[in-house]
Amino acid sequence: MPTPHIAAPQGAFAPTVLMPGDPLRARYIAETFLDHAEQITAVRNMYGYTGTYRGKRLSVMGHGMGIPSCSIYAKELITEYGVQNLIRVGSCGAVLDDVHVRDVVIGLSASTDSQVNRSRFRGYDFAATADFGLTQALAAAAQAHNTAAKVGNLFSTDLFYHPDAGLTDTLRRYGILGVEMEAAGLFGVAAEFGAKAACICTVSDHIVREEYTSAEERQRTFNDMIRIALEAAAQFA
Ligand SMILES: O=P(O)(O)O[C@H]1O[C@H](CO)[C@@H](O)[C@H]1O
Ligand SMILES: O=c1cc[nH]c(=O)[nH]1
Repeated sequence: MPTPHIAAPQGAFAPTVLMPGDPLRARYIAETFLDHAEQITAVRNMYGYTGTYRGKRLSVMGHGMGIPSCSIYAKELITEYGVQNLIRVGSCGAVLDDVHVRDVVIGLSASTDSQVNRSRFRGYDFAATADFGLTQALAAAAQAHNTAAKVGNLFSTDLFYHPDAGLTDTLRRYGILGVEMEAAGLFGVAAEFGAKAACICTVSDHIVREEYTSAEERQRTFNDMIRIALEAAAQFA
């Protein structure tokens, strides 16, 4: 059944879905990396595709920016389309000295300033955690790809332009690998509805050093991350 936000027929999604924030990145992944890719939904231009990678059926769909948007798509994919594995392939900002632009980081867990997990967890602190198997597969695929991906805690913020001037120092002190806007919510949705989720990000900017990647560099390094995510995802197809 189509949902308010996804217009695909039943069975259109593979059990494993790669999810970038940007729907155009979803299109790029489908057109560049998948064989036999077919567009299966485009409600609000949030494109979704299913195709094959090394003969394994996989889907890719954008989730938009921020936890509320990502949560809608993740929930509907799980409960209405039977999706079991959701792998966010995103970008993030770095705050640590030993994390650099173009690095790949994998979220073992995600801290957040969002209230969504408290809303679903009776007001208590839910430890938003990635699925171990998916995360292990991402880490192994990175190693096989000769990419030294760090694995650890992300920070998922509701505010890209954050008013808390002291936040960056705290994130540094607590060893946060990357600042992005969805992982904690995605891990919460997966836990609530019995699915598995993981998150891999390419560092697009360094918040402290004020370093940024060019669009062309982002494309090239995102390709590494996408290849790693596809190799991992194919094991769960
Ligand atoms: O590149 P994506 O996957 O969208 O991820 C990051 O970029 C967006 C902010 O610019 C947020 O969605 C954040 O999580
Ligand atoms: O959410 C994001 C994504 C990239 N860079 C940031 O600083 N924040």
